[in-house]
Amino acid sequence: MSSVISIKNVTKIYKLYNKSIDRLKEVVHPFHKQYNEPFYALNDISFEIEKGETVGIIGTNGSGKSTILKIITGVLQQTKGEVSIDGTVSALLELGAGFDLDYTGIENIYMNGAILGFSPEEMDRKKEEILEFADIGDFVNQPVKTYSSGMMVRLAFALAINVEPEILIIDEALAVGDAFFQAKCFHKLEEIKNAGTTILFVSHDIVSVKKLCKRAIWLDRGNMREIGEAKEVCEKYLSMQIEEQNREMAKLVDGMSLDNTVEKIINGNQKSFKRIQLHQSIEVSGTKQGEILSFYIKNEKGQEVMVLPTEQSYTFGMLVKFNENIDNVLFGFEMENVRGVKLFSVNNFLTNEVLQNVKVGELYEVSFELRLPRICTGEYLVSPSLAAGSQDSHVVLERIHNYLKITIDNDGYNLSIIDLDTKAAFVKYKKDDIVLY
Ligand SMILES: Nc1ncnc2c1ncn2[C@@H]1O[C@H](COP(=O)(O)OP(=O)(O)OP(=O)(O)O)[C@@H](O)[C@H]1O
Repeated sequence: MSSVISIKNVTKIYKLYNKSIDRLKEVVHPFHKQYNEPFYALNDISFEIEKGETVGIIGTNGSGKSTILKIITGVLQQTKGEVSIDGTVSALLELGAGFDLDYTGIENIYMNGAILGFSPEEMDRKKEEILEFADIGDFVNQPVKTYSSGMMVRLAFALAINVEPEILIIDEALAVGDAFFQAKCFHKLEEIKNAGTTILFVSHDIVSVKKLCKRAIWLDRGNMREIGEAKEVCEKYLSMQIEEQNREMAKLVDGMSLDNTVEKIINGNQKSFKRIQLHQSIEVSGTKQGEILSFYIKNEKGQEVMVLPTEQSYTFGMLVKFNENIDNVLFGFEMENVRGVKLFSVNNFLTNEVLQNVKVGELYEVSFELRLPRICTGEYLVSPSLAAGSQDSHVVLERIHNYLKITIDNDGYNLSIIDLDTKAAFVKYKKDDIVLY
């Protein structure tokens, strides 16, 4: 296989100045004294991409993803290192990049075509497909500066994919479009990929990277942290994010005074629980006649987890304290995705396990065992709650909305919310064997 993108020891250094006058001082200094702090946006990056490969670039904000794409497309010049590209490149970089905002959509289509070496006649033929894919109606005759960001990304994507590039480079652009357009783009990207186009794809959406890409590159503060099979690299990246989240959590717990810990409240009992950690963006509601002191998710080995592979068993548990006598207690939690779509809710009424007549000051741990179905990989939010009454009529004692952000890890490649276990059956008929009514 031949490599179509070759990056060798590429470094990009930005000079940062504390004061703007320092820039001038540096230019006029007789002995070239340096007044800047060098900032490594990329540090000695090397990789090769072969023809027909689809490669994802992942990393946290500011890790250098856009910088490497800009260097590959020639928008930026590297400070050191070599870049070689073999093939025609079509790129979707920042929103509006590549468009002249004063020209209409149609004029921009022809201008971009000319830059890529297409004659006006060739663009006449491509125009229809571009317009059909972009689907922005009469706006194509308006200056691009009047477009919404969604329209701009529609036109940019339609243009980028319809000029038959050998290498297609996409920087996070799809995040802007609406869900239907995103789905249409992913479908098209699969088609382009299967047709043998090399694709380089930057995204914060690990699900898409896992689904679309064969390999992935993880950039971390300008350094190459991992390169390899997309699934493996994405999993390592997710684990790192969870570890960091846990470390932040641990710092908070260390900083708490002992008087506040649950261990002191349960006085003498040997079992310890991690106290609920609230911050400003978590919304707590309820009468406070009962309180959730701790909430956890454990895997089959009893380890607390925040990355949950599907089709495994988990224990979702909580420790609660009652500030009043309560007759019928409802413990539960619900899980929703980041768009607020509720996936499921669980409580002890649904499972017919009622807890009656609890007394003020009593502490209970309640746990629910469940096997996680094959839901789509991604981030989900879990809200524990405590109520009194019945399933139909109850008073919320405490509900901690979107308390825990967890990551579901599904090995499958389905992007729908739930993967079903289905079986297909095929029956072949001759024309005369059937009647259509
Ligand atoms: N012109 C510039 N001058 C100084 N620093 C810059 C400049 N452009 C980018 N940087 C810095 O370079 C680093 C890498 O930026 P880059 O845009 O490549 O990150 P990214 O991984 O694409 O981030 P995001 O996910 O937020 O888009 C960042 O710390 C950014 O602040």
